[in-house]
Amino acid sequence: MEKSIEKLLKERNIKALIFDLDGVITQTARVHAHAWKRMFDDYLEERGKREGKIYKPLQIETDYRQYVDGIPRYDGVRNYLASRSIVLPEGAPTDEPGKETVAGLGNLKNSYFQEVVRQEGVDVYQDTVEWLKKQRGKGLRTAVISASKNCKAILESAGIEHLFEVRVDGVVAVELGLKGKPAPDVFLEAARQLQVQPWESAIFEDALAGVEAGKQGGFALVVGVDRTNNPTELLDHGADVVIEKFPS
Ligand SMILES: O=P(O)(O)OC[C@H]1O[C@@H](O)[C@H](O)[C@@H](O)[C@@H]1O
Repeated sequence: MEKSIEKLLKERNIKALIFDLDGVITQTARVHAHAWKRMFDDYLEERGKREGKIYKPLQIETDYRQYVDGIPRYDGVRNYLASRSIVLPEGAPTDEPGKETVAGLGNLKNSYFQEVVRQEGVDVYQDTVEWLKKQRGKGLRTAVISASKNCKAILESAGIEHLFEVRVDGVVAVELGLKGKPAPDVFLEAARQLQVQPWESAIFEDALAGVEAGKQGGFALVVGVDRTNNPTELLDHGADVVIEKFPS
């Protein structure tokens, strides 16, 4: 596998590597997934009682991957509720966590996510970090992208922010008015800031919306990073190649 990825980088004249954060660099994808599940399941149970209905709990392998993973916070709330035929008022980012608005529910999920990160800290994927350092040593440029507004804090907590020349995250996306994945905007902005073209850049993504974005953006190489043993879905959504871990 090592040969094939590094061979592809050479063959395609890759100058820059653009990494997604959660699930590719840090082991925070499952912290996000469980925080989302806790929030949605509680909300839909309570709402179901009010309506005399039963809503199916969120399935991480299907619902979460399709509607929420890799997508900006409030888009994730809206998408998943729409799949259950629920439309809520948007509210405002300052809404109290738990208020029955898109923002209120998103903020509640965020408080669950941050609580776990505070208690347990952030684990990195050592395979990613070691491989990335090796590539930097060879002169490749590196950027990190994320839908998450917690990206900077997560990188700092893991002590790895210095490994990336450029960061385009959920906060930067709002400042610059960039669309969230599956639109390719955050990847294109990272390439622009690195002063490389998409066709000279490889992207590394674990989310379906992320590989779709890479494909749409015309990147030279879209690598799906499969931490959950589901390579087919990543290939179907636009990954050129799928790896389970980075080569040592
Ligand atoms: O709510 P945040 O931290 O800004 O993150 C937005 C999204 O960021 C993505 O990286 C996660 O896959 C999603 O689960 C999350 O919802």
